[in-house]
Amino acid sequence: MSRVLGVILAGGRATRMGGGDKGMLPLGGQRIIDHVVDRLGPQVGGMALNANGDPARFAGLGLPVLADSLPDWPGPLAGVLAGMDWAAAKGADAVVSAAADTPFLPRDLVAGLQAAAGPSGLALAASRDAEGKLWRHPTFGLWPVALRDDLRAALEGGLRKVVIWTDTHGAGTAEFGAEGFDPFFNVNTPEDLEAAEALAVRA
Ligand SMILES: Nc1nc2c(ncn2[C@@H]2O[C@H](COP(=O)(O)OP(=O)(O)OP(=O)(O)O)[C@@H](O)[C@H]2O)c(=O)[nH]1
Repeated sequence: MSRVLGVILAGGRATRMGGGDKGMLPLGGQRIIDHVVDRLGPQVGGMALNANGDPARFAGLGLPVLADSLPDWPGPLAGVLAGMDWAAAKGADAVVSAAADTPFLPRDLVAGLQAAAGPSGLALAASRDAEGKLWRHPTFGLWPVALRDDLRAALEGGLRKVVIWTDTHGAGTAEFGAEGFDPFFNVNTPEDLEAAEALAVRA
């Protein structure tokens, strides 16, 4: 049976929130990242956090903190790569990524991604907007560790856009969410945080 670990992506700059760590903001009596840990944790065989800067600020979470190995804020794929390298060192087959600013992620994320995986073992999550259009969520994926050197080479070559790389490798798409509730609602701005408080009652 394949062994899957989880990486929570918190390596961004949160410019729309005015800086800091979005995941550490309070939501529904916890922090945003506590919701992420509660939902992802039971689905994987262990978790790490991808974050840049001083890891001491996350000490209370009890998770290993993985910094980007590439300079200049290369985007979420750098965090995915850090997670793949960590999972490979742990002897796992794949890592599932989840963004630290997305408190209502699906409780069946890993099973859904595994069921949708393409021939290379890659899959991205997706959900529909109010008009029924399907949107892929590049920070929620299943990433086989066997592809990590390919991803590293692509990033070192300047690739930044997730779906360009995943399309090249025939990633599957796993659809989540129903009845108008988007489990991938993420907190980018102070207004989003207010909206998330209202959603926390339903989620
Ligand atoms: N490791 C890593 N993760 C990143 C980087 N940029 C964004 N992310 C992560 O990718 C996810 C989506 O990020 P965005 O919301 O687009 O970017 P952000 O930096 O969090 O916020 P903005 O600066 O307001 O766009 C979040 O989980 C971020 O932590 C990066 O350069 N490195």
